[in-house]
Amino acid sequence: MSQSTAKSPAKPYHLRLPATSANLGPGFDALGLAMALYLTIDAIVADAFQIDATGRNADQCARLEDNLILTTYIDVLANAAIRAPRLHLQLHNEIPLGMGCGSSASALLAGVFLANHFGNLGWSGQQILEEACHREGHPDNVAACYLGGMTASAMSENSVTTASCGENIIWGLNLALPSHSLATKKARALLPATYSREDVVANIQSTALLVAAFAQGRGDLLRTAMKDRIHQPYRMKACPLLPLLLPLASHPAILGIALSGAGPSVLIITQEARPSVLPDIIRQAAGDRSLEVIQTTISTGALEA
Ligand SMILES: Nc1ncnc2c1ncn2[C@@H]1O[C@H](COP(=O)(O)OP(=O)(O)OP(=O)(O)O)[C@@H](O)[C@H]1O
Ligand SMILES: N[C@@H](CCO)C(=O)O
Repeated sequence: MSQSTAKSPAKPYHLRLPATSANLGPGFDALGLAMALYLTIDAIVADAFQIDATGRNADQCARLEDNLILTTYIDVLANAAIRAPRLHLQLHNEIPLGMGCGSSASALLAGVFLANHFGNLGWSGQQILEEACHREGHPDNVAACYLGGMTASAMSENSVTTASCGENIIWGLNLALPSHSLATKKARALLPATYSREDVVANIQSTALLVAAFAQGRGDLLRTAMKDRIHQPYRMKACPLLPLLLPLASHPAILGIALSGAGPSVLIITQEARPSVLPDIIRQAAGDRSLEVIQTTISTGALEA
């Protein structure tokens, strides 16, 4: 198929996409929470591809080879038989890469948004969302990144159905980040092919309570609602921080604890937005005085201008 060039030189484009914590314990591949840590991109058409990156993992974000944002951008346009205009991206990243904070979802969505804008595709928000979800293979991070708050999603071969709530809840999101990363692909390979009825029923019960907790702002439900039996137990060996921090679930300042996404980071939700005592409590439980703890809050979804 021969490629055409995009119809008109597009205007500069600004994009801000939040980090996301998927699963929240039991909601494997179904629930995600947007967090106020952002991938921000300002893009213009240029003579050659260039990325100037600042912030977290800036060197990796600035690499032009095998860059998930650029490969997605180019591939989406190639599928529409459009030669991708070369872009200069100014990028600021606050999302830890490969740590269970939805970096790949934000990069995939960024690539699809850029293709829609600079290729003049005229896609609806739903089409952008579905393209990114199918590229990721599961919808939980992408849907929360796009829509914000706590987003529930279901994906079939042809469509993605979503519902969001909890965007205005001011709970604290405390992320404990070990020093090593873990590729989602590896973390998924640790999971069994089948589960017992007891484990599945326990997760359905927790997930139902979890959705109610966010819909009604019921922090008191989280301790029970964030219990998981279908992915966390199998990921412990690759996420050694999790068994050290799970016992903190009974601490009075803490509402609930789960592996963040596929790990290895751990998400600890608190009633207070940024409890100053919590980083030390987490570091003590982890036995690591230099453990990084990021304190943030629930975010709105994708912004473009
Ligand atoms: N801003 C970015 N620029 C370029 N590549 C990125 C960017 N963000 C993520 N990636 C790519 O995605 C990979 C991380 O994806 P992976 O799915 O393994 O983890 P994650 O998305 O951070 O975690 P999780 O899916 O558990 O939330 C990085 O190693 C990198 O290849
Ligand atoms: N639901 C996904 C989230 C990480 O991308 C998983 O746990 O593998």
